[in-house]
Amino acid sequence: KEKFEITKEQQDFMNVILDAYNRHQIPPDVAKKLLQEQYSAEENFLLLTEMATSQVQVLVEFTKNIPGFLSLDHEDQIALLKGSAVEATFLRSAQAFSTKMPSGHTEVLEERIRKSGISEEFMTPMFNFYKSIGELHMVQEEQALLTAITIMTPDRPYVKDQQAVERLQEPMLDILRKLCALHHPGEPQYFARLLGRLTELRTLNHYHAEMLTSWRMNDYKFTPLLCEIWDVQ
Ligand SMILES: O=C(NC1CCCCC1)[C@H]([C@@H]1CCCCO1)n1c(-c2ccc(Cl)cc2)nc2cc(F)c(Cl)cc21
Repeated sequence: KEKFEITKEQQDFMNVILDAYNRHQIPPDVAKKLLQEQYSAEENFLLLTEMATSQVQVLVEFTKNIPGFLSLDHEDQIALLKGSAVEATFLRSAQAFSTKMPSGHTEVLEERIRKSGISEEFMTPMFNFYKSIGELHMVQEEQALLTAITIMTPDRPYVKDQQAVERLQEPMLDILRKLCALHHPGEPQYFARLLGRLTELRTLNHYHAEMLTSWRMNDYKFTPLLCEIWDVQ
């Protein structure tokens, strides 16, 4: 078998992941809301916490559809979700930012986010990541698989059976490698660049709690789910 040829079972696996990714759509289009009007720091914070909370719920539903996830140790299932929720939020935000928009809209969106209440120091790493994701022009299958691979990361804190997680992540990496060769034939290093984004994504993990608690306003209200997932309050 050609090492880049996608097998029938890999195609079926991909369809399950893509269907789940599309079925569990993200919360209502936050980009549209941000483009409509300028919100105060308080309103932006509320918007983010609402979006992030419903995105976590969406993420759980998506994850349950990843073949093999539900047969993992239950505590490991929680550890994987908790360990990847922030990265999944930034990945989704990056995808929202990279969506093709009428000319000038992305600039307005960037401006609104820059003025949303986030401290200045986090803008550079955040937008560097968003732009590096945008430059990749990922197809939907790659986005869905990259999210699933991020969730199925064996070395998250508190994961007991890392080998079991590796056995689920490896087949997805193999499909992704083949998809990259298929959709980006002229770029043999594309797959490596895609995986490099996951490393950049982990660095955003370090900032997220501080990004929230340094939001330019006084009283922070987090949903109980976000307190659990985002290590805040
Ligand atoms: O709501 C957001 N992201 C959701 C999260 C769930 C999935 C869908 C996207 C936030 C917005 C930012 C302005 C103020 C309101 O929140 N956001 C963030 C962001 C995320 C984490 C932190 Cl701590 C700070 C900012 N980056 C974004 C990039 C974008 F293109 C767009 Cl549209 C929105 C984006």
